[in-house]
Formats: sequence, structure tokens, C-alpha cells
Amino acid sequence: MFELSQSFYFEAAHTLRRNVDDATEAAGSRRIHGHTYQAEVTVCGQRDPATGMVLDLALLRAVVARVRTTLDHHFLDEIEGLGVPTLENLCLYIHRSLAAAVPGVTQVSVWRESSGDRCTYRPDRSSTAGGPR
Ligand SMILES: Nc1nc2c(c(=O)[nH]1)N=C([C@H](O)[C@H](O)COP(=O)(O)OP(=O)(O)OP(=O)(O)O)CN2
Ligand SMILES: [Zn+2]
Repeated sequence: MFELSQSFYFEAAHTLRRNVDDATEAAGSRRIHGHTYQAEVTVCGQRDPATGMVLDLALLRAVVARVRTTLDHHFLDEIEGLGVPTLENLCLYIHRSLAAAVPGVTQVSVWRESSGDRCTYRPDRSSTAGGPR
């Protein structure tokens, strides 16, 4: 098996309701604020001997660019289908947005370097079956 990955970043604003004891922190998250998010998507599959590739990285890059456009410089609270704008839901949203065009996406990670926070989503194996050979 091979793993191909593509990374990207986007800048976006959101609000978040949190159950934390620190009232200042909770209030800060409730206000509109922004983050620089990093993301990485991974496709797993076998190499096609004819092309020498699992998947042409240009295809993955193009699909990732389309998803990035829906997030970069957007207010995440307003993005349809995202739900509460957490790292977890961003992983799910990116995975869902990619899955139709790119089979075999086995992992999506979203993180913020500034805080060290990171979330990784690995879909059930059954939903990634039929990916690149
Ligand atoms: N399980 C999760 N917990 C939290 C998430 C999340 O997506 N999943 N997100 C947040 C917030 O986005 C919050 O705004 C982050 O706040 P905080 O940790 O206080 O960090 P900063 O505002 O300093 O963030 P920077 O990345 O440094 O800008 C909280 N919890
Ligand atoms: Zn935040």
C-alpha cells in the first residue's frame, strides 16, 4: 500500500460555545475570532503499474483546491453542512467534500500550529474501499 498526502492551509473566522470553567476563555471563543488552520488529506492505495501512480497528485491537488475555496476567508458558522465549527467537524466536512471525487481518502487532519491543537479523522474502512488500486 502507498499513502499520498496533500497539505493546505486556510484562514477562517468562527464562534464557538464551550463548556469551560474559564469565563474569559469561554467569552473569547463566543466572540467572532479567526484562526489559521492547517489541513492534510491522505489517500491510500496500490500503484497502477502502467502509470506508476496511486493517483495523479495533480488531481488530488485540484480537488483539494476546490474544498479550500469553500473554507478560506469564510465565516465557518455559515458554511452549509459543516455544523458546529470545530476541528472535528472540519475534518468531516473536508472528507465528505473530497470523497465523491477522490476515492480512498483514509485520513483527514486539521490543526492549528499556534495552539498545537490537532484532530485526525479516519473513516471506517468500508467507506474507503474501492479507492485507487
Ligand atoms: N475538541 C475541540 N476543542 C476545541 C476546539 C475544537 O475545534 N475541538 N476549538 C476550540 C476553539 O477554536 C478555540 O477558539 C481555541 O481556543 P484556545 O484553545 O483558547 O486557543 P486560541 O484562541 O489561543 O487559539 P489560537 O489557535 O492560538 O488562535 C477550543 N476547543
Ligand atoms: Zn476558535
